[in-house]
Amino acid sequence: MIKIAKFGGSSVADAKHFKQIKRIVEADPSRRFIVVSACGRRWKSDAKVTDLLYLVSAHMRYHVSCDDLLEDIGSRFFAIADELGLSYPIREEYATFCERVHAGELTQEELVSRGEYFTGRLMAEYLDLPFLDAADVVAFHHDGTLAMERTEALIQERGIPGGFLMPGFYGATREGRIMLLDRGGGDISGSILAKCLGADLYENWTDVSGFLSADPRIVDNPQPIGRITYSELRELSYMGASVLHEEAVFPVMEAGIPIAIKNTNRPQDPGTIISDRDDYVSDEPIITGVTGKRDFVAVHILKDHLTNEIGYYRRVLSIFERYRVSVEHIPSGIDSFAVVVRGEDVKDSLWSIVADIKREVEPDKIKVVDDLALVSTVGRNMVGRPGVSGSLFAALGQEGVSIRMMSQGSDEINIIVGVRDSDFERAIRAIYRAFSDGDHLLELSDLKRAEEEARIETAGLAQRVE
Ligand SMILES: Nc1ncnc2c1ncn2[C@@H]1O[C@H](COP(=O)(O)OP(=O)(O)O)[C@@H](O)[C@H]1O
Ligand SMILES: N[C@@H](CC(=O)OP(=O)(O)O)C(=O)O
Repeated sequence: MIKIAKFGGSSVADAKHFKQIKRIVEADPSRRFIVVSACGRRWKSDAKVTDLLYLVSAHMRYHVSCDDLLEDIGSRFFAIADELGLSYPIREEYATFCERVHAGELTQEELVSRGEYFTGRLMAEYLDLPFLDAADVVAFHHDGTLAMERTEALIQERGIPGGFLMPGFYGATREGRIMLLDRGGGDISGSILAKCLGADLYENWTDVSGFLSADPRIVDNPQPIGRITYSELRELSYMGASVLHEEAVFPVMEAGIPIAIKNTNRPQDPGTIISDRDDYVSDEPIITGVTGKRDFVAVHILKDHLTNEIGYYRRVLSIFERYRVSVEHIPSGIDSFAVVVRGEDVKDSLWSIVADIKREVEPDKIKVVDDLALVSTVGRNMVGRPGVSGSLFAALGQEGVSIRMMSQGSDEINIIVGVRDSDFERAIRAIYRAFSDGDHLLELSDLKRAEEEARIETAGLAQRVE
């Protein structure tokens, strides 16, 4: 049995957490392949080492002194090494690192990666495991994408069969240039390692007892989810449930390796198992989770007899393509549709795109809604269950949240509604309540009415486009 155990930043925040990890690792002899992130927050208002390192890099760029920051970061590593009595020469190594920072010798990627590197060095010694530098085995192409085949070969060649500790979040090109994964990418490193070693289980240890049915920073005490499928996980994490990076699902899903999300501070809790099991058990909740993301923009386009015009959608979408903007959703009516994109992606190009649309496809009307948040409700077989969308729309209606757009995936596992940014958290709480508390479930007649109203609302949305 091979288990990959990835411990996130919150699990390696200080010496107390290191001790807890040692107990977890020693409790199960199959936990011999460990991935760690850089020390995370010790308390709510604390800073993550990775964020501090990005700040150091920014200070260097603008020639502002970063001595205090470097001292803060160093003191976190020194405190861990001192309390655990480790012999790794952290003070000397860290001093060399600081000299190189001051000399401007490090790229931003290498500078930031040292968070995971030093945390990994300390943890490897503490767990008495060999240290495997991710720069030697996680391979990147020059364009910053992962070179999966080379990574697999390198892990086969250099991985130590009895077990090792590898820092997450970074790797290197063939020439040894350090490259980073996305923020939160330690989850991806763990998943890659699980795939390359043909693991039986990928354990992702964090500070919550599994995937919760809503973000605990928005909803109080949301229900934990016992089991979910890879696709549900993907929907939830893509749409904002930040417990596992959205890309982390692919390597293990391809290899059919289940993921367990576990709480480092409460290892006895069952956590969440993610696998391809999709058999539906009737007493399971219909709704797996409610999540969402802010900062979307919808460009509504109205054109009479749109459906008779061959190639109209394509011409509009090609304009977005020209500006290298990827499209998230295209909710449509008979004479209208909306193109929903991430705000960040169009922050410099939105008005040029609108001008091009006006000139090239001559819509009757065009309207931009730029304070849009998307809320995604993920569940099983939702469309086959009467009243689900009704409950959802009624809950939002009762809360006074107006729906500005809706979209449903063809795989029927999610319903996405667009709401005003200012309604974002209220919308999530309202939907969560509607599906978690029997008292809030509505009478069927209410549901039917609400569903009908929502249909009219959505169909009318484009008609109201000014
Ligand atoms: N649906 C959700 N279920 C569980 N946690 C969530 C969810 N949505 C957001 N979170 C947040 O994700 C956090 C865990 O992810 P992260 O901070 O990246 O942890 P780590 O440092 O262990 O990698 C939790 O503390 C929680 O605040
Ligand atoms: N340390 C990196 C990578 C990572 O995965 O961190 P965490 O496990 O704390 O989410 C980051 O902050 O982005």
